[in-house]
Amino acid sequence: MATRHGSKSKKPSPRAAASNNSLSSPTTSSSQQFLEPSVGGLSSPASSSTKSKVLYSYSESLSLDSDRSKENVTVTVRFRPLSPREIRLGEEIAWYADGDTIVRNEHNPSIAYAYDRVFGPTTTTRHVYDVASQHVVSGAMEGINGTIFAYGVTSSGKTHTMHGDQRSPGIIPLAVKDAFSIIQETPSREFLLRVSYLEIYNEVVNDLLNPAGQNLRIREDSQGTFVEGIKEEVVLSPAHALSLIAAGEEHRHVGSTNFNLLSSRSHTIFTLTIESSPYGESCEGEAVTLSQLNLIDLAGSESSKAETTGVRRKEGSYINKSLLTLGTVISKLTDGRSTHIPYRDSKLTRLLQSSLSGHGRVSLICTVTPSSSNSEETHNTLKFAHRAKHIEIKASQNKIIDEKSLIKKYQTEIRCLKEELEQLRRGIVTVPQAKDIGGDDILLLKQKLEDGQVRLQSRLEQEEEAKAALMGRIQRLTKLILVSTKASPSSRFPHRPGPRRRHSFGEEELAYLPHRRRDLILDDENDLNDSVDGSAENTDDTLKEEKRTKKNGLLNWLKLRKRDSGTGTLAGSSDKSSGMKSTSIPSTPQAESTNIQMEARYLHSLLTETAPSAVNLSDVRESEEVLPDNDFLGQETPLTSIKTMDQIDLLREQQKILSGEVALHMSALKRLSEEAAQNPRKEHIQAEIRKLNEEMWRKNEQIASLGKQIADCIVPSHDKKDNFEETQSMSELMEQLNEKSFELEVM
Ligand SMILES: Nc1ncnc2c1ncn2[C@@H]1O[C@H](COP(=O)(O)OP(=O)(O)OP(=O)(O)O)[C@@H](O)[C@H]1O
Repeated sequence: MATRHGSKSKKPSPRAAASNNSLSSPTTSSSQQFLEPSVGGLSSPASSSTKSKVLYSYSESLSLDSDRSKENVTVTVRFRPLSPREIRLGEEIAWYADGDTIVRNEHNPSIAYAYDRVFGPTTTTRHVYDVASQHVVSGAMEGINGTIFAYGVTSSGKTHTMHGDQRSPGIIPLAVKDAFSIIQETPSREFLLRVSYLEIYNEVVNDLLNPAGQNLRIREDSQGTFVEGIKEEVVLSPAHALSLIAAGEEHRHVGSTNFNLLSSRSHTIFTLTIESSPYGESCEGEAVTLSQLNLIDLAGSESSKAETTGVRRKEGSYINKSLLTLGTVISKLTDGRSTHIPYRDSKLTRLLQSSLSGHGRVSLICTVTPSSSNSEETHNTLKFAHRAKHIEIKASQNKIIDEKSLIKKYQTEIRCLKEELEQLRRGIVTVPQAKDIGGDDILLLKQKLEDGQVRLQSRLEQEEEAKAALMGRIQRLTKLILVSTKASPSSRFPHRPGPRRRHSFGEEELAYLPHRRRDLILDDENDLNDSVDGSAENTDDTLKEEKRTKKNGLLNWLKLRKRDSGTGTLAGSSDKSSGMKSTSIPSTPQAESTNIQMEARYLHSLLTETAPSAVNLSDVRESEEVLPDNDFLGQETPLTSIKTMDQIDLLREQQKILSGEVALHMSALKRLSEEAAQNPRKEHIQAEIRKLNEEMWRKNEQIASLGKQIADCIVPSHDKKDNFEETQSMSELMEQLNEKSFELEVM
């Protein structure tokens, strides 16, 4: 099955060109141009949202005239805060959000750009979603294609914005959740949702839901571009959809760069295909709407400052080239002069062709860092965003003919099966009429009757079986079609939007995300690395990796594993979870719904079995008593309690400090003993020796007690054994030390 990426391109409109010409964009940092904050003709996200609320009811959206459906791409800019690393390096603010719509240069206040909305570093992703994405998602649920993508240089916050973490879920989980909420709030329609997830890595399209789907071809037909052979899964719940993303993320290419330990090395496109039709018996034969919502996490462009080599450099050049093509396409779309738009120059622009050429709503979220070290890159992003603002789109609802619609196919199949079932029922109760039987020979008749009874019995049994099979299939197909629990077949009232939906996520839904912001995790990482630099030989790599794993959450755990196993080619991933997952995903829509539900649960359990959700971790963290047992630690090293590990580190540190002090005392004692030997009558030397000895005894006691605490912290395991041995040798050392001190004192 193929995910279709919309219909064919149209030429840039003169209006877009005019609007662009009236606002020539600043080209270099030396340009002293100020762009008016309230640029005429630009539709703000607020207005888009209002429009989308009006559009919310189907009857109203259908009455839209063609002019009203014209919109511009919604362009927003999101600042991330300075990262702990940037703060540590003393970097300054180079760009900032001046109010809600303007980005200004700190050093040259006359350089400023206006956008639909500018989000400061403290804005939550949920707010970004409400302003910049919700109207695209609700539009897609109404049959209007939608594309949301995050664009920015590496480490500017694209993945944070699109995926987020468990504390602050990103646009993708929020959109998925919203889509299901909209279904629940739209009792007058029934829906069928399916997802696909692909990545473009080094200009190769890979199916993230199907490890066998490598190097897929992009094809084109009268309807637009599509990826040939990509796997699509019918989804039944937000948790189900998110578990598929989790499975897909495992195959995504990530790697460590100078700027981001977990840098996305590929562009990903998560596509939600939405079909809907009016719900109810009387609505049969009505048109089906089909739309696609593309949620895109682009790889970040890399500056020439990035000191990359080998694989990273190759990846970086592919990333930069495709983003450059994206920039060129957008420039040409908006300059009003170009007759040829080079969509074909990159896989990314080919797949985005339909969205960029104006078929459907588009929201571009440009992520930037305020930091001075990235000032030039930020400026380039701002110029790109400014150009993109002038792309004009025409958001119209897609109606499709029956045979293209999966929901229609299912509906028709359900209807046919029901008819068949009815016939079967009627067939079973049909009794042969007496007049049909010839009445010559009574014996023959009797024989016939007996034969007939046997045949009837066996037919009855067969038909019962067929009936059960039909019922099962009807049920399974019906389950794939999502209907609001508020729906009743007679409900034909147009839906009125209720108050704003606020989504809360269940634990399993976000299990695939890191439990907290990556920069905080990575800052710890840096601290870890800093200490590694100082004492490389003493570092326990396993412990470090374990700590990192626990802090990064599942998604990053998977990414780190991938990074560590090279570039993460699929063939190379032979681990238990990926292997099982990849083979077990049913290729829906034909798959049975029960399988899908089980699959979702299975995937989730696999995910939570192989690596902890943050909740598991924090549970362990909260309770000192909850220590992992032998097997737990032995098999699942990453699951060890963070607190325990931190505590052990702390205790070891204290031990080291005390041992250092004891060593100092020892050398002082040696010096004093020599002095005492030369001046046996000097009382104060003796007093000092006594004092030092007491001090050493006290410290030794403390060291021994710390050793005991370390041993207590660790359950019986190889770790415990190590620590126990360590403590034992420490105690032995202390004993020897004491003996030596005593000998010295005697001397
Ligand atoms: N708005 C934000 N608030 C707080 N932290 C953020 C924000 N945006 C990004 N970060 C943090 O900044 C770091 C880099 O973000 P992220 O990984 O999302 O960048 P990226 O643009 O996706 O990078 P790449 O292109 O290399 O994949 C992460 O540690 C993330 O947690």
